[in-house]
Amino acid sequence: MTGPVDGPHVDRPGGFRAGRPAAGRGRSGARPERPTDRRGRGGQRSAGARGRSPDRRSVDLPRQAAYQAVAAVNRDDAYANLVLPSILRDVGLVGRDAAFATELTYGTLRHLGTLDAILTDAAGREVARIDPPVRDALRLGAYQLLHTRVPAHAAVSSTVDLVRSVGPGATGFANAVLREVTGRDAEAWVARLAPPLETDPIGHLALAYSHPQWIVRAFAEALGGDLGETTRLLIENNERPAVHLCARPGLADPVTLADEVGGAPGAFSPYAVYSGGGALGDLPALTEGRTHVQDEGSQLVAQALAVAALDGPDGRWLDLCAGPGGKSGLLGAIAAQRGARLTAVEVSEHRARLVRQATHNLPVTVLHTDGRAVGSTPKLAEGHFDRVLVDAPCTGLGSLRRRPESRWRRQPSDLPALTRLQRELLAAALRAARSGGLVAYVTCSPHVVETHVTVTEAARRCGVPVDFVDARPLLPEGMPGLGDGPTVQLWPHRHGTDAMFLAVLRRS
Ligand SMILES: C[S@@+](CC[C@H](N)C(=O)[O-])C[C@H]1O[C@@H](n2cnc3c(N)ncnc32)[C@H](O)[C@@H]1O
Repeated sequence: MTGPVDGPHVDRPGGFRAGRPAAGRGRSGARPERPTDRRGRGGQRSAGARGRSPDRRSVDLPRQAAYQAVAAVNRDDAYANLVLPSILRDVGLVGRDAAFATELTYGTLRHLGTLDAILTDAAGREVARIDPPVRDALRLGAYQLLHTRVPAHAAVSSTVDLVRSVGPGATGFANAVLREVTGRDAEAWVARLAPPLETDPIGHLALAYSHPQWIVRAFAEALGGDLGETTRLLIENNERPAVHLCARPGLADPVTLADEVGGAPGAFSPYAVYSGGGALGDLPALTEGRTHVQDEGSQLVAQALAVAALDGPDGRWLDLCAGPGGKSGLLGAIAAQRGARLTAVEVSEHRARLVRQATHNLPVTVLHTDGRAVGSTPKLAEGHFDRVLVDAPCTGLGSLRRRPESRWRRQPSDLPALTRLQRELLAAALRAARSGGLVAYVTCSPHVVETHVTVTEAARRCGVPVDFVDARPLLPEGMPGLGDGPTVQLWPHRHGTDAMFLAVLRRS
């Protein structure tokens, strides 16, 4: 689980006092009692729950910011990585306080499933029946109690202060629920609430490491049923990943860039730099287009396509799903060194614009069109391209570390439409490749229906003959844990990258 963190010490006397009412026997009494509520009234759902803001006078700024971010994610379907930076700017948080707010936000969202199970038990009612603002405040409080080094009395008193401003009348309830939570540490709560590992391993791991069961099952399947490895992956998914930069070949030197950002050159990709953790916003190499932020795994799969052996012409490259332009940026920089030109296709207008921005100084032509249109326009002619990348839209289960809310939003019902689109895009890519040309199929998901099943089915149905190329030698020599080939699956717990999948096919 996420390691403990220190936060600003906010210790308010009076927040967590002996003698306060126990869970459910809260004194708030402001809301009507429900017949099925066996333990009390505080914190029940109320009308007008949307958009209540914490009282700036009584709640410290990092917790206010974290509360606003968690509430926006849960209430408005916001994305934490987009909403939090603007909240931090609004409340003027930087440095250690901003880091604490970020840790609270991301940690609470990652651990939501387990925290909700614990709060349900502690409150004696489903969390769905707790007033949403009070529920989000309790989630933040429980996260601090179980996963940080914030002293218990500070976590409780600051949460009760928060509840006082976002759900007045529920302070007694909140105090009592949190007092229940403090009765056990995280491990003891898991022992109490999770089904036994021996009889229900998926259910156990899902509760212990806060992932939906269908995702745990998908990971276990992709890892060949190895539950030890699955556990290591789930643990890694609850960690905050380092920010990786790609030093664009010919434009930036990774060692110099690493010095500039106080980081280190990457372990695998020749272009990767692990940032030192400082703010990167106005880094000249970023603003001048000599580097971009990109997970090392994404760099590796793009580079694999560029280094694969190819007979014959090698000047026409295609990226069929280019937005927002990370892999086009790297492939475009390699293409510039090799006298090639990249066509970057993106169906979304906004994302096509981002690709243009990301590649403005490179030999890249951006097409705003559907990648499946191969053959229907001269710019996307069949049999035309030497190297083709399909970085297909997918569930994104391989980047749960970066998108803390996505594990709770994605559903198995997303798979049929996505896998159909993946098959169609890969079939289009295979048609776009010339005879002897190469196609790399990439997903940021290890789910086997998005990886092996899509590739096998698309290859079978695309109407052109194809062979698999062993992708393992296309990754850096000596890279461990690449499996039996011919495809490659990268993993956060093995390689420190997102869980990128790569299959390389040659049109014969
Ligand atoms: C996984 S993202 C690609 C990430 C990108 N390669 C990068 O490294 O920045 C998939 C992209 O495919 C785009 N997309 C979805 N359907 C498409 C289609 N039919 N044709 C072209 N692009 C499509 C999405 O809008 C999204 O930008």
